[in-house]
Amino acid sequence: MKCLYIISTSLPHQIHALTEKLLVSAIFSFYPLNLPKDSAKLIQCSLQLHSKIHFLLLSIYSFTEKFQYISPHHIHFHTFLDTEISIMANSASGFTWAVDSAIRSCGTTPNLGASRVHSFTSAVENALSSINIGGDLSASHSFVHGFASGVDRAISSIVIGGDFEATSVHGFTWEVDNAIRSTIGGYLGADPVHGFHSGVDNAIRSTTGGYLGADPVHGFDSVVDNEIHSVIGGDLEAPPMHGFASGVDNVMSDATGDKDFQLFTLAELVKATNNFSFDNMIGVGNFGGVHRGKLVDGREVAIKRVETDPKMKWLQEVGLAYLFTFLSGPHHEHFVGLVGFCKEKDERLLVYEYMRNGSLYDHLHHKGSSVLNSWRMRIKIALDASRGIEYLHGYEFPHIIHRNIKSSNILLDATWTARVADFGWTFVKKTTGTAGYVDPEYHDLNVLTVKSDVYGFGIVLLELLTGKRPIFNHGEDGGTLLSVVDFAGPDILAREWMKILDPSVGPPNVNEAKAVELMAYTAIKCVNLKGKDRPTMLDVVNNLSRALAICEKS
Ligand SMILES: Nc1ncnc2c1ncn2[C@@H]1O[C@H](COP(=O)(O)OP(=O)(O)OP(=O)(O)O)[C@@H](O)[C@H]1O
Repeated sequence: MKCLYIISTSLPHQIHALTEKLLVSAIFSFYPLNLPKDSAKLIQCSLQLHSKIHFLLLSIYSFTEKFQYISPHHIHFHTFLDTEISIMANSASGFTWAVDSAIRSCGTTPNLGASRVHSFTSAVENALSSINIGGDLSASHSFVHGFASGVDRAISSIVIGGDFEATSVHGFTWEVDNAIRSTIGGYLGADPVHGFHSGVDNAIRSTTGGYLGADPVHGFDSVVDNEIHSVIGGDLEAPPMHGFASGVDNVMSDATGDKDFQLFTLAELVKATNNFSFDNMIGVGNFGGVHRGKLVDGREVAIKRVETDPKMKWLQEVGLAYLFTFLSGPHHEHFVGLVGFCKEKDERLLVYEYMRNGSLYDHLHHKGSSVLNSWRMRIKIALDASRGIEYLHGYEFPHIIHRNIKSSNILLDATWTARVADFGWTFVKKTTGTAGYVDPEYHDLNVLTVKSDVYGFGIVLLELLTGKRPIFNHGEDGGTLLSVVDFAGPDILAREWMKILDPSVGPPNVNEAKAVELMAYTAIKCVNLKGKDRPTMLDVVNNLSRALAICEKS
């Protein structure tokens, strides 16, 4: 069975053995294939000559039917001959490829720009030439980065000695690693370039969630580039990285051209909020204050001021760009829309549609609003909000994870329609979520999925049902802290859910009771400890729309 090709040529017959060993080793370190332990025996390399191509054509064949790639991603590499070659890619090579594709799609040359990596490659090339492998290693080829890493490992693993001057690439990696660590912390696994790539990939994923695709990677490279610039100086010759910055600018100027989306000056927003006066303050979140403002055209807006943190600056910029790209996209009726943005000096302000009726949290736990004293209204609010979250999850691949679903991020507009707010803020400042809403699986394993949002939403449903905060003081002396899951879960599971209902709404009538029961079961499924046992957001939307329909029969 044909498995993997790499391209090679003109290899002197007498060094086939060494070359084979070197390349197979390189391939294995470059593509950790999850092969069975003894599979190395099953693989043979056959070198194929090609007069025009100088680099690596190696066909690897497996002579067993058992040998299958376990391939999360298939990537098509186009060689110089436009031969399409399918190669299994792990996250590291996927990352490289994503960067490469992103760069190429910008219409630049296939030069990835990191001069030190290139110089490392040339060092390897020289070294290989000096041991008579000869040939041109085609350092400009698209997967040279990955190859450099693979060769580096292969060389170390077969201890052929010699100094391949890998320090430049390692040094480069370390610089990046240190720069990132000083900003977001954590160990990025800098040693091999390979590890670094997945380290970076994981770091970004833990911040943005989901599969990265090329754009955020691209953006990330840009900030890494800037960071390195500021740390080690010099020009890293990474044109696409700079290109990203203009990409952000383009998004912003495109948005400016759209009358629904504006770039504001600071002076305009100062005026709109009466100089950000205390009287105009409508809330304070973890990331800064929110002010109500009135624009010159009379529109009411909510203005969020990002507290800039020099250490987080680059992460914030990427986060804002990401948030911006999404929010300047199609508007959704269950999302709080972005009206505009202000970027002046160190000031970053986001201008949102004003949600006249404030947050669900305030109504449930502070104001005791009479509007919410109806089961139909509570189910309707839950349904609206679930539709907003479902829209995010189903948006496109990669799915977008909100990461901070909670009742204070569900806002109510003038018609009491619920809208999800605050998407994207977790990109702007790294947060571990809000106590009481954090998915236990994410907390324990640091694995974030769309099901983490489902968990957070389950807590919101329990708040709607019980009127209790996610964590509250319980007991006669009021001294014991209890989670709403522990409070409501046992009774819901014992079909005694009537016991836990918020008394301020009043007992449900027959149809309302059926609807509330469906909502209670949905809630308890959402807060299952394991993400795989939780429903999808689409299931939740379906259940809640059935519940509302049942309720409306009343
Ligand atoms: N667009 C808006 N319209 C009206 N009020 C808003 C708007 N955005 C935010 N608020 C009010 O400001 C409060 C604080 O919002 P913010 O999003 O900063 O913090 P949070 O949701 O409480 O916490 P976090 O910072 O973790 O998201 C909200 O609870 C809400 O009352």
